[in-house]
Formats: sequence, C-alpha cells, structure tokens
Amino acid sequence: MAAPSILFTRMRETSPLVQCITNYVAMNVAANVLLAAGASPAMVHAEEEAGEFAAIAGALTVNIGTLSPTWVAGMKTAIAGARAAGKPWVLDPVAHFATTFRSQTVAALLDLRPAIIRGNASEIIALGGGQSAGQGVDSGDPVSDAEDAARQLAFSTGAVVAVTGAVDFVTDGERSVRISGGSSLMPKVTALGCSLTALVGAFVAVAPKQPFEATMAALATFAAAGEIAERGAQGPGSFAIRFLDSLHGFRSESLEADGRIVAV
Ligand SMILES: Nc1ncnc2c1ncn2[C@@H]1O[C@H](COP(=O)(O)OP(=O)(O)OP(=O)(O)O)[C@@H](O)[C@H]1O
Ligand SMILES: Cc1ncsc1CCO
Ligand SMILES: [Mg+2]
Repeated sequence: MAAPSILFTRMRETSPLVQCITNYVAMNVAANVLLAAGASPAMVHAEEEAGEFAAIAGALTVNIGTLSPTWVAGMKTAIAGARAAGKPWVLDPVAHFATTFRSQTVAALLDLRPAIIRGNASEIIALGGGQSAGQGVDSGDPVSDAEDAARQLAFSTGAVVAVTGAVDFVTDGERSVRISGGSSLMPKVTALGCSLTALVGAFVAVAPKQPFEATMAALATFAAAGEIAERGAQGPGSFAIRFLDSLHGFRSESLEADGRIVAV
C-alpha cells in the first residue's frame, strides 16, 4: 500500500494535469488549491472539447454544483473520453437530493462508473437512499451517520467512497479508514469540499490503480494543511489565505502524524 507521503511527493514532482468540471463558485478556488498543492488544473467543460481533453488529462473530476443541461452534456462527453482513454474520474454529487434534475443527473453519472465518489455526509446518506438532514450544499449530518451508506455505496458502485466532515471516512467496501484533522473553519469557506474533490483527482492521476490510497492521501493532505492554516487564522477570510499558503509550503512528512489515519 503506497503511503500518503509517497503519493504526495509523486503528485508534486509530476504535477498531473487534472480536468475539473466544477461549479462557478468553485472554479477559481479549486484551481488555486491544485496549483498550491503542486498539480496542474484545467477547467474544461464544453461538450465540443471535454472528451478530447479528458484523453490528455491524468484524471477527470465532475462536480454538479451549478448544473445546467449544457454542462451535463459536457460531463457525459468528458467521462466518455476519460473512460475510452483509461483515465479515472471522480464524482462530487453536490446537493443531489435537492431537486429532480440533480438526482436524475447523478443517477445517470453513477451508471458511468466513477472510480471515486466524494461528498459530505448528507450527500452520501442520500445516495444510499437514506433520509439526510442536508438542505442544500452544506451538510446537516455527522460523518458517522454516513459510514454504513458509504460502505453500501462502495459495494453497489465499485467506487471508493469518501465522506468528509469533522472526521473523514473513506471506504472501498472492504477496507475503511477515518482521517482526523482539518479545522472547523473549513466548512465556513465555500468550495473547499469541491476543491478537495479536484485534489483527489490529482492524487488518483498519479496512482490510477490505487483509488483508495489516492483518496486517503488527498484527504490527509487537506486535514494536515487545515490544521496548520488554523494557527493564527482570525476567521474564514484569513483561514482561506493561510490554507493556500499551507498547501504550498506543505511537507509530506506531516501526513504520517500519529493517529491521523486510523483503519476501522
Ligand atoms: N468541522 C470540521 N472540522 C475539521 N475539518 C472539517 C470540518 N468540516 C469539514 N472539514 C473539512 O473540510 C473539507 C471539506 O469538506 P466538507 O465536508 O465541508 O465538504 P462540502 O460540504 O462538500 O464542501 P463544499 O460543498 O462547500 O465544497 C474536508 O477536508 C473536511 O475534512
Ligand atoms: C455555494 C454553492 N452553490 C452551488 S455549488 C456551491 C459551492 C459549494 O458546494
Ligand atoms: Mg460539496
């Protein structure tokens, strides 16, 4: 099993090209997060080019945050391109339970076999058919309530499933870990979850046969960088700036802090 620090170093040294189809809120945030971490983001979503681009990118990430029919067409074309080229793709089902358009879109995207699904607890509970307390893009549920749904979703889809929150949970249906760290200021900064999904893409681009390890490494990177950023932050604004700086100056050794990743 590749250690998170080894994957981080590989990601930074190779600077993988990651195609991110993400929402209008997250596009700038996620691109800056990937650059600070050492990856190379490209926000490419038009149907006319998304499939062609997916073949040259190391991985594709698809986030439904600000959905429209033309974006759905671009997503499907990009996924087809990624699959044809043997590249992994990551799904972020933002608030998929909120409207019929979103839930139908996510059902169609799930049929296209994402390698990894990353969502907050409310999103993962609802994907498993459960009743979540989420209202919109923010979670209303603790991660612990989503762990069974995550395992079932991993079984039924074959994807690695990541649930994020105060303590993150990652499962491939058989192996599961909890990852602790981060900051309570993280959910007060918009699009950090969307940006994490993009970073998962960067890690799986350098470890396409190890989606479980790649997901763990990306989440552990956010957990460690979030802790560093919180020191001295006065609120969400200064935290957001410190978080980018802390990703930029990040040293992979801090990923192996005692107790950060615990198998369950
Ligand atoms: N209370 C918390 N304490 C520590 N870290 C947290 C907390 N809540 C969220 N995080 C971290 O914030 C990051 C984003 O996760 P979150 O679950 O907030 O995503 P999200 O709801 O999809 O976000 P968004 O939709 O705004 O992009 C993850 O790294 C997660 O571990
Ligand atoms: C606020 C918001 N609205 C749609 S997507 C998004 C970014 C966080 O998911
Ligand atoms: Mg989200």
